[in-house]
Amino acid sequence: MSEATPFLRVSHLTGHYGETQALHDISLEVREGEIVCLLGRNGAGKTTTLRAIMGILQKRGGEITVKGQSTAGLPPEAIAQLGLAYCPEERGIFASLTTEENLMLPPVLHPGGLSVEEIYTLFPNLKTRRTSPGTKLSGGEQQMLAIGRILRTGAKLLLLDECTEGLAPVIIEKIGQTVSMLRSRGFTVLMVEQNFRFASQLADRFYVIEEGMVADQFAQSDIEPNRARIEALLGL
Ligand SMILES: Nc1ncnc2c1ncn2[C@@H]1O[C@H](COP(=O)(O)OP(=O)(O)OP(=O)(O)O)[C@@H](O)[C@H]1O
Repeated sequence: MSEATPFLRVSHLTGHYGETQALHDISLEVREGEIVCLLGRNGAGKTTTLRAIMGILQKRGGEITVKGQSTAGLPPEAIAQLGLAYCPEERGIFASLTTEENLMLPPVLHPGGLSVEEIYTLFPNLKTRRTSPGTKLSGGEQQMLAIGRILRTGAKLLLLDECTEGLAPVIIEKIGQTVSMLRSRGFTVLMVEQNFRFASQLADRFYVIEEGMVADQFAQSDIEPNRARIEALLGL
């Protein structure tokens, strides 16, 4: 991958649920080592964009490349093989499995993922709860498990969907520290966030999605001089 080739490039992405078009024209880039955030109101198309990148959205058009390689026609497993992992908004914790069984569920696809012990060091609560069934975990513990689980796989580009939703401020802070640590360990992150306060301190660059299109983009350094305009755009 040359310096100029981004880890992920999305060009004129379109996406449908049946006959309904949810994505009209999404173009964005994520460079290696960046934290990039998708912002926008409910229903704007942020989750659908992540689903399209991961190959879960059946009907998609435009072009998506990972390290220069097109993902057209690839199933989600093949896209995961390119080094991507997706942490969905609903977290996907299996109630009937223990914490540790949930953690071990996704296959390790690449070297360089975190070991179970490293994940437990990062999230000591998960170690304490290693034999508890998924149902017994708090919302914060479930979110940590959902993030920890994808760190094992060796994926280097993490797609995080609303990982702070419904969580207490102290847990949100912990997740922020985790995302910063991931950057320092060489991970790349594309996240969807409704919590602009949280995201504005963390991400390098932002795309605002509106009605399935990119309505605006800005860097972290652009926020202060343009705060009023950005907050109006996000309906804050
Ligand atoms: N499974 C589905 N079937 C049909 N339409 C859907 C489905 N999922 C989402 N949509 C529609 O697609 C559009 C984009 O939804 P999406 O979930 O991507 O928005 P979002 O920006 O992530 O919002 P939110 O913050 O509410 O998750 C919305 O109009 C939504 O109603």
